[in-house]
Amino acid sequence: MRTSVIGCGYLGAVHAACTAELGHDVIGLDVDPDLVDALTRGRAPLYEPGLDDLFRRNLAGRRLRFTTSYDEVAEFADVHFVCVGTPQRADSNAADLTYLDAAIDALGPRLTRPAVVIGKSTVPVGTAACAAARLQTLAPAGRDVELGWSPEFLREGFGVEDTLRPDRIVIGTDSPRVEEAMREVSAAQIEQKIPFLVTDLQTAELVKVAANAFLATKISFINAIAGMCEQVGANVHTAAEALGHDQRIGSQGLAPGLGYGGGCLPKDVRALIASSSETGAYQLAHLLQGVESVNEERRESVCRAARHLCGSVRGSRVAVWGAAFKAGTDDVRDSPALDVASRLVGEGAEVVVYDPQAMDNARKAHPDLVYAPSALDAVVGADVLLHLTGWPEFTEIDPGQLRTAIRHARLVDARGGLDVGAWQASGWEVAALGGKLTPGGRR
Ligand SMILES: NC(=O)C1=CN([C@@H]2O[C@H](COP(=O)(O)OP(=O)(O)OC[C@H]3O[C@@H](n4cnc5c(N)ncnc54)[C@H](O)[C@@H]3O)[C@@H](O)[C@H]2O)C=CC1
Ligand SMILES: O=C(O)[C@H]1O[C@H](OP(=O)(O)OP(=O)(O)OC[C@H]2O[C@@H](n3ccc(=O)[nH]c3=O)[C@H](O)[C@@H]2O)[C@H](O)[C@@H](O)[C@@H]1O
Repeated sequence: MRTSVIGCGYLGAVHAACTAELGHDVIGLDVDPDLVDALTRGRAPLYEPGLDDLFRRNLAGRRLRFTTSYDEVAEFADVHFVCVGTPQRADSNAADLTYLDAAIDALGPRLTRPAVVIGKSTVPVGTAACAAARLQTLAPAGRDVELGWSPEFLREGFGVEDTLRPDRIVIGTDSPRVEEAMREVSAAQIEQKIPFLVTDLQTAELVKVAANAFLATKISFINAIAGMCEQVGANVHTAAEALGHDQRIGSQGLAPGLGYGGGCLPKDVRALIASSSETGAYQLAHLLQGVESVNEERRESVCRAARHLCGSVRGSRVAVWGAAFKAGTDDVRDSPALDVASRLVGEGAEVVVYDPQAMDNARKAHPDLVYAPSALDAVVGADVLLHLTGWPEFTEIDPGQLRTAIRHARLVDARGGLDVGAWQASGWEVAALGGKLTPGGRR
């Protein structure tokens, strides 16, 4: 099939490469010429395991190319996937739909022949119906241009795997033509018996925001339990493991610590709070306000732990391990690690950050922080070390060797991946979020 992908950021770049890998002809479009240039040269400007290989293969096989021209895209493709950003608005918690509106306004007037447009961006319920009406008004082909919505559920760091083998595919449409086009694009996945659900537009939009809200709720739930563990001397890691064995609960999304960040969960929870309040679904808004407030409290509790260990952080040197919003990505959007780092700078600390993949993005987003070239360099002369993103390389570092570099051997483990018993045995004073350390140091 001849498809286009409009908006080639974290979602669109992966979607374009994977759609080509599935055997379709793909043209990716972005308004950012530098991005298009990099993509054309096969350089995905994001860290996503497996993506470079897909780019190399499909660019060379000529199934994949990139452009900034809407004319080219409209002429080439029969199915257009819209993957532009829907960030939080600057003036409220609601989703900013200006990029989506701009994409529809640019594509619509160029659709002179029948086409299917499928939205993939995450949007508030009701957005797709408005976009469909607008598209038909703008398009010279009129009612021969139809729009459906197929929300995306991929996780950064697992983008390729999640796109090629998703847990499910959802398409919101009441048009047999849109459903057929989606079935054709997804033929390889349907053959693998991946569930393919057809629903109306509103339900498709809602499934996506509900999924992200549920994931956020699960994380805040275990973090609220962590807060309880801290009060009563219980151990949240053992509690989470025991809870996770219950198949109705499941072990994923129960890692306690610093809470959720990233380009999606935080803004999608806030947007759902805004739209549920607006539509009168007050119980949902109330529930999610609790989820958000627990998440916010986790960031503050890391700052409190640092203050507690140092007396005060003013004038202290703080080493931060991690800048990405989670391990496995270079994405620093709404990164809990950088948020904590900034809060401590605001309190008068000098903060030195190291991350294995996200240094360039972190420097751009937070030029106020100091950056070190390695995990070891970050701790030299520091008064406390904060472990804020759970990269595997941090678990492999010998705490005994680090002790000789740091000024005061103090650790806040906010991600729970370190063997804090070994750190204590090496003479470190440790504050671990979410419960007591047993005398042997085992959590
Ligand atoms: N990042 C992720 O893992 C996932 C993201 N999503 C959703 O996908 C959407 C996109 O998210 P990301 O890729 O993370 O955002 P992003 O910010 O990385 O990428 C958006 C891209 O759209 C481009 N763009 C903006 N206006 C445009 C226009 N008028 N025409 C063409 N291109 C335009 C931008 O230049 C940018 O490259 C959001 O709604 C997000 O919630 C959904 C699932 C996963
Ligand atoms: O809409 C989106 O963009 C995507 O948002 C999330 O994916 P992602 O943001 O890549 O990351 P997650 O792996 O869900 O992690 C989100 C945040 O929660 C934190 N987290 C995750 C799991 C956990 O157990 N504990 C925890 O604190 C992570 O460190 C991270 O900061 C969803 O998992 C995807 O299904 C969805 O498509």
